Amino acid sequence: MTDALTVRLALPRADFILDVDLRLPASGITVLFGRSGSGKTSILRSVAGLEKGSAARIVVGGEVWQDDAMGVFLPTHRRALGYVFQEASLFAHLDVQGNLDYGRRRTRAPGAQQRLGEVVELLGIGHLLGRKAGQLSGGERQRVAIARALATMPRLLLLDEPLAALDAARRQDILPWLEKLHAELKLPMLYVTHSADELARLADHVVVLEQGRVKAAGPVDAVLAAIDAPAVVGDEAGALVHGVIAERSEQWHLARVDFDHGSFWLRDGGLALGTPVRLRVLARDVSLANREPLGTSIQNHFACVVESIAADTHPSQVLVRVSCGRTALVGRITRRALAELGLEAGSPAWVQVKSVALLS
Ligand SMILES: Nc1ncnc2c1ncn2[C@@H]1O[C@H](COP(=O)(O)OP(=O)(O)OP(=O)(O)O)[C@@H](O)[C@H]1O
Repeated sequence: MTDALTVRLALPRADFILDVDLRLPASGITVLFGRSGSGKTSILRSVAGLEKGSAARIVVGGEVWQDDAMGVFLPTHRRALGYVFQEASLFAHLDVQGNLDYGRRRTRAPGAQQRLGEVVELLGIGHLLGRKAGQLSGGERQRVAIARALATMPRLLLLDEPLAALDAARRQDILPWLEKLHAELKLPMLYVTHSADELARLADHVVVLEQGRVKAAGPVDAVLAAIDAPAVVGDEAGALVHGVIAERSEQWHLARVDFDHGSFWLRDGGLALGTPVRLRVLARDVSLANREPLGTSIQNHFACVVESIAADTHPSQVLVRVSCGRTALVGRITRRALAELGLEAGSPAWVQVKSVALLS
């Protein structure tokens, strides 16, 4: 991975010292994930130059924004960043075009006008340009806020829980726009959330924070399939599978998604053949068998190998990580089932997947 971003920080907080040393990818979305109060927003604010008193080194695309040891500190307005907050702070007296122009005027970079046109298109807000900011829905406001941030031609986009102020339905409306942004922009983004759903849908890379420390970091699939120090616990624990739509059955209204070790059949959502997709396979929907399951209604099953076993949140249960080719899946089963099946690290196992969510 080409590092685009170095974020090294030691920042005293009320109850701990936020102490991180991150090297993050040059493109895609890095999700900062963790409980409330773990230090996520403080990291974004530090990257933006809004926190005093840190011992920090912040480097973006080879440009040193801050190096306290060397006495370097670029003020916020000289850092080429876009910042999107939970609540879009648009100017109520201006229409959408006026708000976007305000963002564009913040930069002297050539091509800003053209970029503005592109982001209006990308975020689907062309029909809103004449509308006053006060007449937008919550989801529309956030799309405008993101477009305004992008209009400044940033080298880095910071998003602090951009969906948290929206209700569940609006969140589902705006997620596809974020996915589109993700697919079409090379720009690195730091995205703060504590939603496992947003993490699974949007992240390429994840940093899990706990009490100001990095608990885990790495590519999203690896972090979600790590069972020793799981980033997501309980009902939302599970792995991600990357695949491609390979067949659609009109007769059964099902689509086949091929991944490196086989295929899943799932509800056909209308995606075209060849579309790359992410599947979220929750641990509670994965069961294990020591021989090929036959005569079952669960049609998605694969021959895999047990990689590791770890304690789950309740003593009656364990999480089992299996490798199916290069893809890792995680299943939750009882300790009793584990003993009766005689499964241990290295055992062959049949994995049955009861339900899969198609994320994009
Ligand atoms: N200016 C400050 N000085 C000292 N401590 C602070 C300051 N601002 C925040 N804190 C504390 O630092 C900790 C981390 O806060 P931060 O807002 O970074 O966490 P977070 O993970 O973003 O939380 P949330 O998800 O609730 O937004 C919290 O305990 C918070 O109370």
